[in-house]
Amino acid sequence: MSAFPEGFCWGVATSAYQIEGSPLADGAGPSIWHRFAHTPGHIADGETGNIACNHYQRYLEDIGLLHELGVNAYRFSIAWGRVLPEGRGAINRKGLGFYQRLVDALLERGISPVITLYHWDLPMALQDRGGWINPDSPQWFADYAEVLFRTFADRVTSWITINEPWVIAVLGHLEGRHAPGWRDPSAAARVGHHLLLAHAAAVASYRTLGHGQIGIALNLEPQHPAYPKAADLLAAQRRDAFVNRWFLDALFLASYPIELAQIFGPAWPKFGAVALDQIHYPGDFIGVNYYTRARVAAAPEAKPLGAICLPPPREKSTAMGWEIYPEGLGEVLGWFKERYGNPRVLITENGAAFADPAPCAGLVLDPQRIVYLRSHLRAAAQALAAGVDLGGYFVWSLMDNFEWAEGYSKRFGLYWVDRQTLQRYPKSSAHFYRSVIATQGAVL
Ligand SMILES: OC[C@@H]1[C@@H](O)[C@H](O)[C@@H](O)c2[nH]c(CCc3ccccc3)c[n+]21
Repeated sequence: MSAFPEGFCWGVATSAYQIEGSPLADGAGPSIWHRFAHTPGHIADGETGNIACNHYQRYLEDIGLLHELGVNAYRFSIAWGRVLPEGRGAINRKGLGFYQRLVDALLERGISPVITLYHWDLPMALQDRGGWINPDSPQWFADYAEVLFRTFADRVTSWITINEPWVIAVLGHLEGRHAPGWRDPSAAARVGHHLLLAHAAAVASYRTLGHGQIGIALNLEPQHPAYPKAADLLAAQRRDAFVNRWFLDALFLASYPIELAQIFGPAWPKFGAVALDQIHYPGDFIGVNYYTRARVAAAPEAKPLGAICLPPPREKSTAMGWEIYPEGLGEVLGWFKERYGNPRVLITENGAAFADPAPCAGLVLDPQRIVYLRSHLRAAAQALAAGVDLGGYFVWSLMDNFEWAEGYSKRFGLYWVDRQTLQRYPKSSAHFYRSVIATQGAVL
């Protein structure tokens, strides 16, 4: 019996800076990740996205891999700086042309493009104007989005405005582990708000220019008390507000969790009713990027949350040190049915990095990834059967790529990429996923 309905959206996901390479080709303007990666000390092994998977040149071959998998959708992001080298103003027709060729080639293969407008690679020219802390940033984003809505209005009907505003605000502006590498709580709080305003402005623009579906993609992670202690439960609840409800409550309830003012202290702006009403904009669907859960222990000295996350046992961990916890996907999906009015949800990222072996006779054996994907797909099927309005599932990722601060050392792909030759090799998980799609999940 098929676990998923006919018409279920089966895809894989990538992002521009992680796979394209050629960051400055054909008039493209550099992004903040180009600058961040070229600044020594930020990326493992001193790697950059200069080459990545050279998808900019090899995109037709990669569409062949999508066809081989049998996906009916492909989630990818557009590099803002290719289209608008200065972030605003003049359009770079060569840059836009790459994405027009990519979209047309996908459509020819019967693969629906799902375009992420922003997957972290802000044009440096805009960062030089303050980036996302600039109150003009929502308008910059809406103007950029409008260029793409007008270009693709007739061909693309699925859009994701922003990938993971929490990671942009926290890893990019509070912890400094991601571009632009800031460590400023007040900036992080304002960036989070401006990203929500930017999302709302793009959704409003799409309502006049497009006739498809538009949403935002959030990284969501259940926060469980490490031990059955009141202090750990309170720490987990605080971290749940910080990681999950910051953006979920803003989008669906037009309110920020009260814990955020306690966590950020005086750095948390005094948002008024108007500001909160402006971010009340869930869009047509919510993208869920699910990987793992956190086991949270109280740690009063660990400011500002007073919490730490305990590492999972090695035998239950991926190469990223994240716990393999498929039950957490069902938990997260259940939030939408229980708390937020059961909106349409897409699993826009789910996957894992493992220490994959090199290819043997053209195939990479990755049994651990098959176990990971099967267990999470089963959890998705159970959520669907329980009434969650789940419309699709995207594996992160099509192929091994630039894993941000980890460089190329962490491999998430269904296809293994030889870092010397850039040759793509299928992993056994690619064949597994192909069989899942072909049987609508009956093989699970
Ligand atoms: O880390 C795997 C993927 C990234 O390659 C994607 O670009 C990004 O959308 C994405 N988000 C998450 C979960 C949140 C997270 C992001 C970065 C680092 C650690 C956790 C995992 N991933």
